[in-house]
Parts: sequence; C-alpha cells; structure tokens
Amino acid sequence: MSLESVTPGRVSKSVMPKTVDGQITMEKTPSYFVTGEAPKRIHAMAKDTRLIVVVRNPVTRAISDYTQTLSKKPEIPTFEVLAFKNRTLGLIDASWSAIRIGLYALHLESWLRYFPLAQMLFVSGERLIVDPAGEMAAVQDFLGLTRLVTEKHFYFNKTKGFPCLKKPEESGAPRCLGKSKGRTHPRIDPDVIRRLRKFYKPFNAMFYQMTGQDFQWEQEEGDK
Ligand SMILES: Nc1ncnc2c1ncn2[C@@H]1O[C@H](COP(=O)(O)OS(=O)(=O)O)[C@@H](OP(=O)(O)O)[C@H]1O
Repeated sequence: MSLESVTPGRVSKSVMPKTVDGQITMEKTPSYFVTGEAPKRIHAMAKDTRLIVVVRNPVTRAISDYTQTLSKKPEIPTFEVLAFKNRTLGLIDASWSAIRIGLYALHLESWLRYFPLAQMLFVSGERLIVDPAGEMAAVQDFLGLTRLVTEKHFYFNKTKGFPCLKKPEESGAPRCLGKSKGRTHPRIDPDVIRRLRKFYKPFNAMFYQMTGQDFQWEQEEGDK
C-alpha cells in the first residue's frame, strides 16, 4: 500500500496497530512535508505529534530526485532542460517538483501554522553521512529516548560512501543502504549548478532563520 496515495492523517488510524504504553508510533512519508493539507490533518489527528524532517542541500536534493526518476524513466529530458522555464533568461522552473520540494522555507511555513518549532526536528542529510551517531543522538533526545544508538553501532562503508549499521552484538550481517540509495549522480553543467545555488540562496537563508539552524549549504565545495 502506498501511504502517499492516502489522505494524510487517515493513514495512521486505518493501517497502524494501536500503540501501547511505552511505545512510540512512527510513520515515514517524505511527501507529507510538501503536501499542503498534511499539517492541518495531522494536527487534527494528534496535535502533540513530533515531526522529524531530513533536509539536504536543495541543489543536491534536486539532482538526487532527478537521478531517481531517470533510473525509472531513462527517456526523460536532461536535468539542465527540466530545470529552466527559459534557460537564456536564466528562469528556473520552480514548478518542477525536483526543484519545488527544495523550497524548504515555504513548506515549513505551512507547518508552523499548526505546530510549534519545538515539536519539529530538522536532521541534516549531510551530517547523517559524516556523523550518523551525532544526528541519531539528537533524534533520540528529541523523542525523549535514552541514547541507545551510539557510535559503536555504525561503521563507514567506503565502497558505498555511506555509514552502515553494525548488527547488534553477534546476530547476522551489517545493514547498509539498499541498491536504490546512494546512486551516482549524472554530471550537471556547472553553470546550471551556479544558477540553482543562487536561486535557492534566499530560501535557504529564510529556512536557517526559521529553524535557528545553519545547514551551511553555501559552504559546500560542489554538489554531487
Ligand atoms: N541514512 C542516510 N544517510 C544519508 N543519506 C541517506 C540516508 N538514507 C538515504 N539517504 C539518501 O537520501 C536519498 C534518498 O532518500 P530517501 O530514501 O528518503 O528517498 S525515497 O524515500 O526513496 O524517495 C538518497 O540520495 P542519493 O545518494 O542522492 O541517491 C540516499 O542516499
């Protein structure tokens, strides 16, 4: 069942088993963050819901999004073509979902109408790769859990370029990201990257201000 095809808020009640004392119900649907009606419906369902959003540099996110679509539909136009309404004028196509989703400040605005910032946690996708234990510590604290997942549960897999989970104690093999994650991104015209960075800059600044967190996306050398 695709949770994305179901009305936000109705999903949890209809498909989830009941939560008993001492348990936390979790639900992961990335598209809720950018679904206009989701905040209102989730708030109506449970206003004390805690929200966790993993964000990464929106330029890299757009390329990653495109790479995923390309793997399913190899015939689609190039990233450079899709990114512009008018390339000569440098007019970015903000209605293209790969680009629209990265306008984090705008999406966050809708959530802040229903939820206080204190009920939200923003996890850095970049830090999740270089310091998974650090980001997981923040997640556990945010959820009021004892920090059980720590450094000792991760190791870095150089081939994959991502951290993997060591299996707890003696049982079984480690768990790394699946084949569909961590794909190599196509090379994108550096000029297009520059234009996209410029396009996102004010939205990123607004997002840093709203969250009180500087994700340092302007500091990155290059977007993969
Ligand atoms: N644990 C962890 N740490 C850091 N980065 C991670 C992690 N899990 C997924 N990813 C990267 O997120 C990209 C895919 O996101 P999702 O898995 O949410 O996508 S989806 O739900 O399948 O649409 C995808 O990006 P690309 O590397 O560009 O393919 C993943 O590599």
